[in-house]
Amino acid sequence: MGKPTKRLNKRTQRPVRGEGTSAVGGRNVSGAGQAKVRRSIADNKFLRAVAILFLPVLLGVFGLIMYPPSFDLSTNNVTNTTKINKSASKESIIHGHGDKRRNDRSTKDKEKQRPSQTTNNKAKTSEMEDFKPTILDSLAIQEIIVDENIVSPVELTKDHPSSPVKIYMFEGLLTERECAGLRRVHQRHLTETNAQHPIICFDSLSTFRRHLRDAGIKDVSVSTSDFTQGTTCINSSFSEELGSSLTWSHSTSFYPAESKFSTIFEDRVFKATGLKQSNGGKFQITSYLEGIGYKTHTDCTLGNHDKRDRYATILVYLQDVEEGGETKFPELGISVTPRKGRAIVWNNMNGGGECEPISIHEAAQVKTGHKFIIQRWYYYKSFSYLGKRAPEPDLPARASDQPRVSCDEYEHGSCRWYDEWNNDHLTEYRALQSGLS
Ligand SMILES: O=C(O)CCC(=O)C(=O)O
Ligand SMILES: [Fe+2]
Repeated sequence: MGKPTKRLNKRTQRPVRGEGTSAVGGRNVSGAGQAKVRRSIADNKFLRAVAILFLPVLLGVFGLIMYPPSFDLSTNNVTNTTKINKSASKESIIHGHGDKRRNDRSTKDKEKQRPSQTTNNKAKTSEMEDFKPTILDSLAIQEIIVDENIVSPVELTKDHPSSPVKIYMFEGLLTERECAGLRRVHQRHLTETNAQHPIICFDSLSTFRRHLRDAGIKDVSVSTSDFTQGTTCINSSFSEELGSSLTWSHSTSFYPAESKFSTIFEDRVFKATGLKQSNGGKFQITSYLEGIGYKTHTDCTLGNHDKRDRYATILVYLQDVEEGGETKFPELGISVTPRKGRAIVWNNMNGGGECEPISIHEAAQVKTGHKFIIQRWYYYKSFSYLGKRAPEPDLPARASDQPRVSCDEYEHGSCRWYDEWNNDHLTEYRALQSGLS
């Protein structure tokens, strides 16, 4: 499986950090003329300044500078969503990086954007002040009708009456047509975004090293200086080299109100489970090719005191899988086989808002076939920017629409490709999250 080490050894001849492994991505740095290097250092300073300006964002006010999305609500099912997606201008694309302003990294254009951001900030400040968070502390599971069919819940945790985590299954929560539409939207978006290699991020140096070792890359020593400054990501050229040695699942996202299907889906989920629409985040479609699974994990953060965490998860399989790909809850001895339209819903947190370790689960490796799921997470306590597309961090510097791969929690390790960027890879953000600063 090993990547030819020769190419990677070549990588170690890059200029040292501060000269070559800058936040500018490394693509043109080594071998480029001095002017280019000077420009990259200047860009580096500029990006650091931008990162400092973004600190308030990391302090939890990124809802304040949200761009108002220009949504098209003229669709009423997934098939139509697909149509809209095709005809949408790049500025109002449903699925993915809808707002191209975020991807424009020209300083001149950034200057131009400032006045409108200020206006937005004011509007968002009043939104924050008026905001009334809602609490979700239980599931209210019910039979519903979908496309004239009765869809009845089955409790999978019946043998665990004292379990604080309950898992329910619904056969046919999404119709065949809806599943096909979602698969199509995901595939097309993937094809578009996958045209560029992703930038790879690891949650720590040890995760990075262990992934290299697992990929059969033994004679390359890496250190924190291999991360683009201020981030846990390696630069674009190193990512490209490493990309062929790693494997991952693929996730694309869309946000509430970005298509009429999101309203149909969240209303249906509300009727079936009692999970309030306003407590839901983005909708995430994930696909797994053969040999790919996903680490054991909890959807909420264990030991977290912030109640703005994922109270419950709904997961719907969009296609049958020939073999493998089950969702497994090892603590409860439950394994669910992917079946088109089948949904499972469970609470990750208890009624008091604590993350329950018994909710740990994993996606077993797909042995034969191709697995597709859609998931939505519902939060214990809602917050004003929940379910809204956040502005993307400017670090690491990257091409417009360049995807990312996150490899984290090595102990249960697996990597996942994303079509959008959040702040998880920023070192300041991580420090704040873990209370280190
Ligand atoms: O694919 C699955 O079965 C589970 C995925 C999952 O748990 C997740 O993405 O959080
Ligand atoms: Fe999960």
